[in-house]
Amino acid sequence: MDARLELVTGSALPAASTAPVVRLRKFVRRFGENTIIDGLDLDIAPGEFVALLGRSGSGKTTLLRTLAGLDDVASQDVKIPASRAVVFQDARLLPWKRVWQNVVLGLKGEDVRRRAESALQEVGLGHRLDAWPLTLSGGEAQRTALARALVREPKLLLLDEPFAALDALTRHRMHDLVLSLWRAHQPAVLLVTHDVDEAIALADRILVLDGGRIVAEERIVKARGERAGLTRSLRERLLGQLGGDHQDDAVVPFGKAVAGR
Ligand SMILES: Nc1ncnc2c1ncn2[C@@H]1O[C@H](COP(=O)(O)OP(=O)(O)OP(=O)(O)O)[C@@H](O)[C@H]1O
Repeated sequence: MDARLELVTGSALPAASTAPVVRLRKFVRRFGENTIIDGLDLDIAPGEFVALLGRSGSGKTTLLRTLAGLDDVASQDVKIPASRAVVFQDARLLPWKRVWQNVVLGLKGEDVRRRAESALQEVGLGHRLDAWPLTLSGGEAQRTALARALVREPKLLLLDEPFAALDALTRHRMHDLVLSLWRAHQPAVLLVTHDVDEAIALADRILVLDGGRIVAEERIVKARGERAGLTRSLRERLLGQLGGDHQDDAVVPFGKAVAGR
């Protein structure tokens, strides 16, 4: 194993001593008789960038919805910040509102246009303030969705496969943009993705969700610009943890997944 890759076993808790922005303990989510999340512990530290991998149906979106406050979790030990924002795979812009109006939707005050302008400039769309959403490219629409999230200065930014529908070059540019926005605003980020390389390129910590639990966790201490050499070994390990051929019975027991690889 690469000496600068720290393998973390145990529950998904960051090493930082600061109070986490997200804290779940023994979290359970059932749909009818199906237990989708089964006693999950998760902490996310302020400003931490966490990627969540897992095969289709493993419960990633279910977990993200919980953190977004979209599910009723009143009876459970769940702490999420009041200030949070979500970016989905599709930008979800209102076509009858101009781009800047979409960015500040629901916000009040005399300076909302100025705030929208500043956020749109940050994502490289300062020239499309008055455009209609339907005239935007896919990448531009996602930039607008990012601006809409960031204008609220969230403590927690939830990204649900926001780049999955974009072509490779646009996706690469969006990675750079997300990293620069993350550095500038320092929200904690939870990125749900199917893309192992994307997780490695962006995250401080990568979690693999399977069978309703976090089955593997990798902390990457290498600077983002120096990760190219890491990709092969870590990628193979994560793909192994994801079940490789994505067979349904390929659940990897927690903590065992990386031993000896
Ligand atoms: N509202 C619901 N009612 C019933 N079952 C649901 C509901 N929402 C999700 N599920 C089920 O929970 C499981 C996990 O779904 P979820 O969307 O969280 O998975 P996922 O890991 O995000 O999948 P994908 O990567 O394909 O988006 C699936 O079997 C899904 O059918």
